[in-house]
Amino acid sequence: MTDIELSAVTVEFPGRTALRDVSVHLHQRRIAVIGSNGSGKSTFARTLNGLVTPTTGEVRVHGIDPVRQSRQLRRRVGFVFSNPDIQIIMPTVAEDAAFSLRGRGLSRAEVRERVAAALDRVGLSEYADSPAHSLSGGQKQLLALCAVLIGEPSLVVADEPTAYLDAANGRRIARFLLDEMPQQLVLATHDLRLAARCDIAVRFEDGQVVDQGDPAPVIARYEHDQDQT
Ligand SMILES: Nc1ncnc2c1ncn2[C@@H]1O[C@H](COP(=O)(O)OP(=O)(O)OP(=O)(O)O)[C@@H](O)[C@H]1O
Repeated sequence: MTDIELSAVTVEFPGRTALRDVSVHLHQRRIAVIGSNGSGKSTFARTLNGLVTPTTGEVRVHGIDPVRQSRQLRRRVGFVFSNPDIQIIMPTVAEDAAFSLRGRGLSRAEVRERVAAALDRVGLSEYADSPAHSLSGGQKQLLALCAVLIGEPSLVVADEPTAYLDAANGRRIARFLLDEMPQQLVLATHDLRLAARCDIAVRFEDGQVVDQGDPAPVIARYEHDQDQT
C-alpha cells in the first residue's frame, strides 16, 4: 500500500484556513475521510495530488512530493471528482478512456487493447464509439473512473464520487470503488454507509483531524456530535 503522510500541513486561502497543522500517516487500503461541511476534507484530498499546495508543512505520497514531483505523482495517483461532466474531456467514450495514456510511448495497438480491457472492466464496452456526453450520470462516473484506472495508479482519491448519482448508480460506483477495484482508495464522503465499509475513517473538523480509527466508533462519535448541534 502507498504511504500517505502529512506533516504539520497548514493550507490557507484568502481569509480562510482550510487545514491547520495536520499531521497524519495513513497506509490502509480503503481510507474514508468524513466531517462536516467546510471541515477540510476536499482540501486534504487535493493536497494528495498537488491540486492544493500547503502553505506550510509537507505532504508525501509514497515518498513523492505531489507539488514538486507532479509527473511521478500523476502516474501513481488518480483523482475522481463528484461531477462526472467536468471529468470528460474527449468526444467518444474510447478516446476519453485513452486520454491518460498519451505521452506514454505505447503503440496504437497497445492503447486499443488497454482501452478495451478497461471499458470491459467497468461494463462500458458496448459504448466505446458513442459520444461520451450521451452516457447517463452513472455511466459517466464509471467512464471517469475507467480513464483514471487505465493509467494504472496505485492510489485513487475520490471526492464525493456518488454525490451527483441516483441511488442505483451510487451503489454501482460504491461497489466498484470499495469491493472490485484493487487499488488503494481515499474516499472523502458524507455518505456514512460508504465510510463504514472502509478500513479506517479519518474525521476532520474545522481544518483539523479530530478523530481516526476503526470506522464504526469514529462514525458513531461523529453522529453523536452532529445530533448535539
Ligand atoms: N479555493 C478556495 N478558496 C478559498 N477558500 C476555500 C477554497 N477551497 C476551500 N476553501 C475553504 O476552506 C474550507 C474547507 O473547505 P473544503 O472544501 O476542504 O471542506 P469540505 O470538508 O470538503 O466541505 P464540504 O463537505 O462542504 O464539501 C471551507 O471553509 C472552504 O470555504
